Amino acid sequence: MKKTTIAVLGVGLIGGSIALSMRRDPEIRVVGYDVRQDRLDKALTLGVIHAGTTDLQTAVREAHIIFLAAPVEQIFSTLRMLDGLELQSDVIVTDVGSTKAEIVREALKVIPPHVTFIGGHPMAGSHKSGVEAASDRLLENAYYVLTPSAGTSEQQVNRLADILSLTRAKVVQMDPETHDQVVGAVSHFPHVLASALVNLVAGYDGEDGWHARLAAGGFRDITRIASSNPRMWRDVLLQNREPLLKIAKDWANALEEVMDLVKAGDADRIEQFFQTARDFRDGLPERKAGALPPLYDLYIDIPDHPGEIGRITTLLGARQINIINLQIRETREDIYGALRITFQSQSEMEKGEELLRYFDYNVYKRV
Ligand SMILES: NC(=O)C1=CN([C@@H]2O[C@H](COP(=O)(O)OP(=O)(O)OC[C@H]3O[C@@H](n4cnc5c(N)ncnc54)[C@H](O)[C@@H]3O)[C@@H](O)[C@H]2O)C=CC1
Ligand SMILES: O=C(O)C(=O)Cc1ccc(O)cc1
Repeated sequence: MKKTTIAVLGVGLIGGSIALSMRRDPEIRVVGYDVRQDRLDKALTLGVIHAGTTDLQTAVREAHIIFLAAPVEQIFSTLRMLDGLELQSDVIVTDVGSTKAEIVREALKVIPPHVTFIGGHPMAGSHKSGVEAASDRLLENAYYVLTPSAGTSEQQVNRLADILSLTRAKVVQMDPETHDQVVGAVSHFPHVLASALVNLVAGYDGEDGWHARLAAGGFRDITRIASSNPRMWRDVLLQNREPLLKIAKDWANALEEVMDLVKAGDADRIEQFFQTARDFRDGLPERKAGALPPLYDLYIDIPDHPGEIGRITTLLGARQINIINLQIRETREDIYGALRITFQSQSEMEKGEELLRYFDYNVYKRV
């Protein structure tokens, strides 16, 4: 049987995760294209792609499905470059951009008529970027939105959905405008809020730094996504202007309504406000993986003396337990610092936890 060839244009977090999922099928060959050779080298070393090239024509010539997985701005430029290249006759071009209406509009303008374009957006990600953070499980159980246009052949949509089943995501369809409104509310606007809240608190944080030090679980939970890639979110905001402006207006009204209750000292309705939110939040469908990806982090209290971090990494290294990140956090600053270790997988994390406990470290799943 002839192999299916998939081209992934932009081998980063999302492109790399799709590539890894595709590789679950041994009959699929994944060709990566990136403007950075070092990203391709890394992807090859990590076994994310079968072959890599910085030449777009070479990447797409044999592809049956092309994923545009670069940052949003570059999805536009790549779309324009496809016109004039030699492509397979029944090729499907799809993208993974976080916004849909403008990308789909542009694609319909510039894509040659014999090529099927189907907009796409996997609703899962991470505040990390780059192929190093890619995982074949990133999209598992997450929604994957497709936005076919009126003229798109159903057979081609089914072909794409079939291939996407390798990601184990739940494929759904909607029109691009509905996507931008819904995702604006549940993903784009929350990123604005998280960053605005962090900036507000940073402004309050005077010389003594008490705001940063007292920032507790609630603040950390609600602002986790403020650590996302600034350039990516800049582009998302610029691409989803209208829906975001409307949501921001509704938000301002909602905040004012609550503050009016506070002003009036209306205890019952303030409680009702929290109750209503809690009911909806608690009713959200549970996700094992997806929009909030599994992070295999452990926090370890470390006594404040030299060599302690080296001892921990040596202990883990000696047992071949792979870690992908280390961070020192000063939350228990009197005697202890907290060391955050990110492991490569659930099982590595569990092995690490057992080992460190054995050596009498205090180990936590969260701070
Ligand atoms: N990060 C996230 O959580 C999610 C991101 N997305 C979308 O996925 C796309 C990619 O985002 P990430 O994977 O997070 O970014 P990333 O920064 O991890 O990867 C982007 C890759 O594209 C490459 N690239 C840059 N310009 C290029 C060009 N002109 N042609 C080909 N490759 C180019 C970069 O070298 C890099 O390897 C964006 O459009 C974003 O909106 C969608 C869902 C979630
Ligand atoms: O839940 C979120 O908003 C995330 O942090 C993950 C994410 C980021 C960007 C997307 O386009 C889709 C999902």
